[in-house]
Amino acid sequence: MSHLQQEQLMLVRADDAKDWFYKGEGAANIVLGYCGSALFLVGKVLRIQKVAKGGSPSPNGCLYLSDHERLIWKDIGELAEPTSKDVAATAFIDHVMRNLLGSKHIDAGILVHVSKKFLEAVEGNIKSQRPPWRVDASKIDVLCESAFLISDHSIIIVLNSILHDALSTISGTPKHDFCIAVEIKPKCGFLPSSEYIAEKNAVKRHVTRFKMHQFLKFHQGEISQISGYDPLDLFSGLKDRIHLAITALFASPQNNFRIFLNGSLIFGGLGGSMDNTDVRSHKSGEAIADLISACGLQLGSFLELVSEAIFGSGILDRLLATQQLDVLDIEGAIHVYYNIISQPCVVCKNLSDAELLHRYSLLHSLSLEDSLKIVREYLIAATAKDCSLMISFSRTADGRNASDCNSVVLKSLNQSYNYKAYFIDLDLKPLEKMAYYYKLDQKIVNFYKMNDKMEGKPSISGSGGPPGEALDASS
Ligand SMILES: O=P(O)(O)O[C@@H]1[C@@H](OP(=O)(O)O)[C@H](OP(=O)(O)O)[C@H](O)[C@H](OP(=O)(O)O)[C@H]1OP(=O)(O)O
Ligand SMILES: Nc1ncnc2c1ncn2[C@@H]1O[C@H](COP(=O)(O)OP(=O)(O)OP(=O)(O)O)[C@@H](O)[C@H]1O
Ligand SMILES: [Zn+2]
Repeated sequence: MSHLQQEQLMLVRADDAKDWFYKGEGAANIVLGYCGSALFLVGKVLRIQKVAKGGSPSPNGCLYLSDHERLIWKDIGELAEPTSKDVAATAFIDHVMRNLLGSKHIDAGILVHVSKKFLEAVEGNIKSQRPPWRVDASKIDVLCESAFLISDHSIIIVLNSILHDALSTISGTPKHDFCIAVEIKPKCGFLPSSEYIAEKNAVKRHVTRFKMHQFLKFHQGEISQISGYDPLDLFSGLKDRIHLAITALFASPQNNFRIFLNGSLIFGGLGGSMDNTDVRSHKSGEAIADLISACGLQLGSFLELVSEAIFGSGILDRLLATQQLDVLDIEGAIHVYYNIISQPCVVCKNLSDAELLHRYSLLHSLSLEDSLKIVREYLIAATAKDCSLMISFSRTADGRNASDCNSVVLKSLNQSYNYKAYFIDLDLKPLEKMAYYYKLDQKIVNFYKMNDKMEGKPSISGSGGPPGEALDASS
């Protein structure tokens, strides 16, 4: 039996760590791919929680939901129970996000037990591959006793890959000659229209949060250029605009776009938005085109294929509807949050505008049930605004479709491809983040307004020029 025992789903020995390689990370988790020989782990990734450096690791596994959070999620089975955050995370995906986004595109994974020894060995093995700024900020939470085992959505496995070759000769199982996948973090795909947005922030009704945030990120040195990607294009439901969005994402991938070839990252940054720190994001367009053409696809055709799959699947329609559960915008939801935590509203406390105060007083007079519903839906929408979509494509060698895949035809080549689409990173957002959301929102909009007045805007990616001076950190 392997060092990981299937019946107990435990990764305990330090020696088990060598079978796992660094695949990527976000702000909260590190994801490892499997390169060992246990059949039931082939094609899986392990998603391990991180802890901020200097922050206290979680004693005895992951923490519990707060009392207020349990109140918010009281109707959702295990979410209301005083179980660990891991159990809550699975319940949130299974009972909330699955219904909203569709079972076919959701994979909550399973919880496996991981030992401190195993996690410490992993930490040592992967350190040199992590982006340095992520290493400075966070490390694996070695006291967290569980991790998620999830299918690797950057590959398509028809059958267990080890059995696959053997079986395909015997039974004619479709065999894939390559697998190419994209990961897209679409961010918020609509413009808010809430009556609770203050008049001074009216710009939020016609400029996307993504675009405004780009200006702040650029100013803070988090990105090296302003992206030309417009989430409204991606979510438009129109083929040409979707294609425009995919092209813009390719031109400026940041943490919004990645390409994997047979499970390996070939384009886009590892580990997040600091796009200027990772050599992979600087691989030339030509090198990527060469890698992709080894699969018989020109780069342009590949981007067309991705657009076609997004358009044909309609998968973003459900994501958009889920994001739109944020009806009041944070400028409305923040007041309701203070109703729930039964504390004086910090926003109203600092307001002198009588008309606005009156408007917000209506929110403060809502019942607890109504307040809970509003904040619950705000948090669900926050997850939908931050998740990513992975779409993996393959062409079967004998031209047949794998039964569990959808198919898309690339008209320009008259070629059909199998694809699977999955949402990843459907984490439940902590309630205590509401105050931070409000602050960040105001920071983003204030910064954008300030620079709008100064007229000189940084250049958009692909327009050729260097970043503009108006947003230089010293300005
Ligand atoms: O607030 P945003 O829009 O900047 O989103 C955060 C993301 O930043 P982004 O702008 O996508 O680069 C941020 O991504 P990066 O760390 O920048 O890759 C996280 O996804 C963060 O979520 P969490 O703290 O891990 O739960 C995200 O926080 P949430 O707002 O989704 O809670
Ligand atoms: N099921 C999966 N299959 C393949 N790759 C995955 C999978 N889950 C995550 N990854 C890779 O690992 C990276 C980090 O994972 P994830 O987005 O879940 O981390 P996170 O810390 O929760 O992110 P965020 O910063 O958005 O909170 C992803 O960007 C993706 O490249
Ligand atoms: Zn208030």
